[in-house]
Amino acid sequence: MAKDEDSSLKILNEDRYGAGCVAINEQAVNVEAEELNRSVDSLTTENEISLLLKAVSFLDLTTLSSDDTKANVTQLCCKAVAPVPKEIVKRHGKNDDSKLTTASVCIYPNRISDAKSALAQLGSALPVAAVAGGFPSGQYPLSTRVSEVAFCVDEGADEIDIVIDRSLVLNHQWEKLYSEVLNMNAAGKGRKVKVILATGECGSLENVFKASLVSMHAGAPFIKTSTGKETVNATIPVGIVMCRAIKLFYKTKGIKIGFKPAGGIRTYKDILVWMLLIKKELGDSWLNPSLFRVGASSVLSSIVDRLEELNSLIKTAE
Ligand SMILES: O=C[C@H](O)COP(=O)(O)O
Repeated sequence: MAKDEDSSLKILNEDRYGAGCVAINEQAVNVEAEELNRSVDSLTTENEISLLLKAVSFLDLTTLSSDDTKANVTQLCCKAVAPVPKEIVKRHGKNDDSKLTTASVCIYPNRISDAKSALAQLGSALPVAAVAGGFPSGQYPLSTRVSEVAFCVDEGADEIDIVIDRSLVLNHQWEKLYSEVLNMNAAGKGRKVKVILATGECGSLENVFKASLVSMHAGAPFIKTSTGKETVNATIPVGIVMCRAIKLFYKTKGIKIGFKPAGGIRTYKDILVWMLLIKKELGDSWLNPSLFRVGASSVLSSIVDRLEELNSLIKTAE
């Protein structure tokens, strides 16, 4: 988004990261969020089924509980490789849906080897994503956060979701944030690093916009809303603002950065709204697991229940 292009978000005075002073019209952002919420209700049954099957392929199926064990991580992996009943995929899926899986499994660093061995036993090459960088608070020395990222690489993680230190955002220490993200990203040695802003703790939409830009300039290939542990997690207004930052970065740098809303996404409707938001703000090319993920621990059952409901509606009508 360029200067003055959009009334909901204006870059007033660009600096090194393109966001020296940002004004966000919160009311306009909230109106857009409400419109997106409403637009889900006008989907046709066929459209909804096709979007829900696609939604599954965007999921970073997550367990991040302090009592996680090999057993429940193995269960998670089994769900991730066969997330939707075969009958539904066969009936409504496209050819490329025949091997429908989630995008990844997302777990704590100590569970990486459990996930890798469960997936190997299932004959699946599904990526394993681990959280790191002092997840969820980021309140640890940079050296320990960086070595946590390195540990995930050594354990074989394919993707690493790192948190930022929110105090840097709240105190507007953008150079320090840039340098910390740069360091943690470098420790990821080319793995897909998703930078979690924990937007519910960033203080304002302006801060979210700036933290997004700083993270992208520091090399983050993906930015993510939340850990799932904040009081306020992924919200649509925050998603709009982060997508605007991604759009601006693409326009100025020509690089497509991925986006991952996560935390509190529980129902099939929630995920549909997120997909419509991506389509509207970033376009169809972003509706691809290489550029869009949804982090969720419990939305899959709601998606499957809804697919079953729509499937039986269609059967009854035939
Ligand atoms: O990164 C993923 C989140 O931790 C999942 O949050 P959730 O348990 O609210 O779905």
